[in-house]
Amino acid sequence: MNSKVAKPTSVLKWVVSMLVPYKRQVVFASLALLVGSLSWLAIGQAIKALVDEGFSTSDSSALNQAMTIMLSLGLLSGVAAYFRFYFMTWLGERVSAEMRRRVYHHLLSLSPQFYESTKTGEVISRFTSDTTVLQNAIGMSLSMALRSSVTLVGGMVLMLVSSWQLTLYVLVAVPVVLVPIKVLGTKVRHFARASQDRVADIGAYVDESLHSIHTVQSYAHEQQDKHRFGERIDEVLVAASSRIRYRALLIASVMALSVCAITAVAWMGVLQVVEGSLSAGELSAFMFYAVVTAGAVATISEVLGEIQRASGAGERLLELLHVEPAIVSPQSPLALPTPCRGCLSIQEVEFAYPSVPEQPILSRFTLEVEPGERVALVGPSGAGKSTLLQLLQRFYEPQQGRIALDGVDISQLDLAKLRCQFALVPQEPTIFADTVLGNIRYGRSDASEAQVQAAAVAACADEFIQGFEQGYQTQLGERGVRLSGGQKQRIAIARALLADRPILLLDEATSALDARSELLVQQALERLMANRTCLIIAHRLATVIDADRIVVVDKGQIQAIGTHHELLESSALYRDFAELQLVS
Ligand SMILES: Nc1ncnc2c1ncn2[C@@H]1O[C@H](COP(=O)(O)OP(=O)(O)OP(=O)(O)O)[C@@H](O)[C@H]1O
Repeated sequence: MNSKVAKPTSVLKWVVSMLVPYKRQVVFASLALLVGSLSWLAIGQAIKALVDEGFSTSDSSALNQAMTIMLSLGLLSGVAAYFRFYFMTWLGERVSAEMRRRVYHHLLSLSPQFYESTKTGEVISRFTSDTTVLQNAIGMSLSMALRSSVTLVGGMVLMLVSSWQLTLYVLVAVPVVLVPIKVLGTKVRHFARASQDRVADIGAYVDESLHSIHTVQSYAHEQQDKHRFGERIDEVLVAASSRIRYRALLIASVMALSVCAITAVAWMGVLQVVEGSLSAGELSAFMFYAVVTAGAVATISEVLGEIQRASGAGERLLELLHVEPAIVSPQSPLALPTPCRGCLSIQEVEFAYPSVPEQPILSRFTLEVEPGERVALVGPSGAGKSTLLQLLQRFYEPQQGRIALDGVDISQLDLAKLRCQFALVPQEPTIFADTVLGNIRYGRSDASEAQVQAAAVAACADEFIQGFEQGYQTQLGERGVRLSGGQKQRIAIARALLADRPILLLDEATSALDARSELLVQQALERLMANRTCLIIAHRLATVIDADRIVVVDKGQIQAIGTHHELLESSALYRDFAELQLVS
């Protein structure tokens, strides 16, 4: 989602905004709701006729007529209930689908900074459980609450028509019932939110341990995980039990108070019938309405808890939607010269990660990279090499200095356009749970199968792919569990080759491959690096020797720049690096 779109401030507004495209269905649902409730209420009038005319006059035709009307009304309210249920559930599904879509779009726009401080498992839980809670609330609880509200209002009016005096007594009883709804309802909502939070913690924990299952099992950490997970489950139960307690109290008190009120009113009604100021039919109709109205109040109080729980879930989703992406495209982005030449200019960059602002990672970093140049970055671990690659793609913003691509400040470029100029081959290649074809096509979805295969051939990957039973259609499994390290790297190289971006950002893998794999990866990389600007975090001596320039980085600063031979002379740090490489 674009950060410029105004975001709703309340859950209700948000839900309404999502219902707008489905006006027709909302009208159908409302009609069904109205017809259902009104026909149900009309049964009261039939009861009145039945008692006053059918019983007292012993007129069988009046009795039959009243019974037929009652049956027809019952049938009509049944049919209406079908349509109400159908449309409301349908709307619930649509709204939750739209909600998931909006939140997912927004999550994709958030910068890495957000994911540094948020557990992905927790976000996933918000997605699944909170949207499901809202879906049920809209599809079921809201439908019941609306029907009951219509019944409540209609019932009250008809009670008034039947006997205003008895209605007055009922009205006195109403606040007595409403007080617990108000007081306990707030409590229910509070605890509902707390229990959803705890459920999200569980999601985060499961996500982390299942994604690290190899580490969990190889350290025999299962017992500790079971124990910690058990603690989190207990926290969910504690939070849920408070919610359940208040909700049970809410339902029980409303029901008990309603029954007491009805009994008291019935008692007074019977006295009036005895006095002759009210007919038996009128009292029957009144009591019918009183019961129906009390039932409506009870239903409302019951589903109000659900609605409040949903409102808590909605708030959490809205919170997520309100997180502003730390990095956004400028309002009026500048255009890049076409074709992009791949000239990078990094001037006096100062940078510290926003989470640790007091620790400078890059300082006074200045580097010009010519189009087509191959620049190797070497330096100790933690020197800031990966950080530099992140800054180039504008995942973070330097606090000072300027980074330009083909002479245009990257902060003035559209984010997607900027990032489209880079092909990234990370140390740990990302493999998606998709086919080989889908994985290679990742950076260029319109590539033909022949183009994919050509990229795979150039990346020395075609041979092993052809060895799979289903070739390019083979599913690679989540995170590429079915591939060896070298194979993953070659798939990532094929992906970058196919994407064919002007600048290559390569973080060489440190893990050693066997000699044949190493050779294949090296050949693949040579093809990938040809004819484009390359910035390589180099761990191999071969790469640095072949580079046009080598930049030695230490503690966020450039220590030396030169060719392999120049640096062997001038930089002690580089000599250490080179010796280490030779030894290994
Ligand atoms: N997201 C982050 N938040 C805070 N600090 C970070 C973050 N990422 C990296 N750092 C810190 O920034 C420093 C530079 O990290 P960086 O990954 O750029 O180093 P590097 O030179 O690429 O190291 P390596 O060769 O080990 O990958 C390190 O001290 C690291 O702890």
